[in-house]
Amino acid sequence: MLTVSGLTKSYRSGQDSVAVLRGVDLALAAGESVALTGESGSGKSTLLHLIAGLDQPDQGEINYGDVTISRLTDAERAAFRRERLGLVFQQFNLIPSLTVADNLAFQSRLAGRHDAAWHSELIERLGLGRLLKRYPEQLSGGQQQRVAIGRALAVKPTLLLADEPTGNLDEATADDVLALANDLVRRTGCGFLMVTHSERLAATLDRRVNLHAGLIH
Ligand SMILES: Nc1ncnc2c1ncn2[C@@H]1O[C@H](COP(=O)(O)OP(=O)(O)OP(=O)(O)O)[C@@H](O)[C@H]1O
Repeated sequence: MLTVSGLTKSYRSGQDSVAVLRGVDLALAAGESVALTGESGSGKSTLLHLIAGLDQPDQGEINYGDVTISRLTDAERAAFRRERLGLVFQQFNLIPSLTVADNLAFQSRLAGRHDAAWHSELIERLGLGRLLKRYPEQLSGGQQQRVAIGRALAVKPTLLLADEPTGNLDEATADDVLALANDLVRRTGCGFLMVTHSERLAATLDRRVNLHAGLIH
């Protein structure tokens, strides 16, 4: 479903170039959940951004089935992301002028894939019922995180990409949220790639890969 091959990425820092990814290979099957671990600064967020098509690699390819991300135009890439990917990044990127209810439904409506029953289930299971009329600035960090997760799941994505999605949540809520994501994976056969520093959460996924010195081990 997702195949990443030979991915390299360097950043310029003054005169120097710092190689963050040095030839990353990774494959994810449909319905598979994978934890991505690695020390701080090892390039986990960089890899997720590349997989989401938000940034371009120096070398290497990212394929979703027969779609090669680098061969899409910017507009095609944006449409692909909107329709096929669920993204939960460290900045939640909620839309400040929209209520929680509209933030949750925005992407699925744009993609023409709004499912009222699934939407209600997400609200219930993420405990967002009493927050629907609020605006993002009126929410705590953990509440914003739950909305960001709900929005990503609402489209029933082909691949859910999450960068420490439960970082602001207490243990019990984190467990509930992961159970919900794992449920989606089981029910829809989507892939799930999650960056986490938590051994406990990594152990709830099918497999774990570690990013070290620019390579996946
Ligand atoms: N836009 C950028 N310009 C220059 N350097 C960058 C940029 N983005 C990331 N880096 C550098 O690339 C390296 C990898 O960063 P990245 O955020 O991918 O790591 P990470 O594994 O996600 O870290 P953390 O666990 O702390 O979130 C770091 O050394 C970082 O400073």
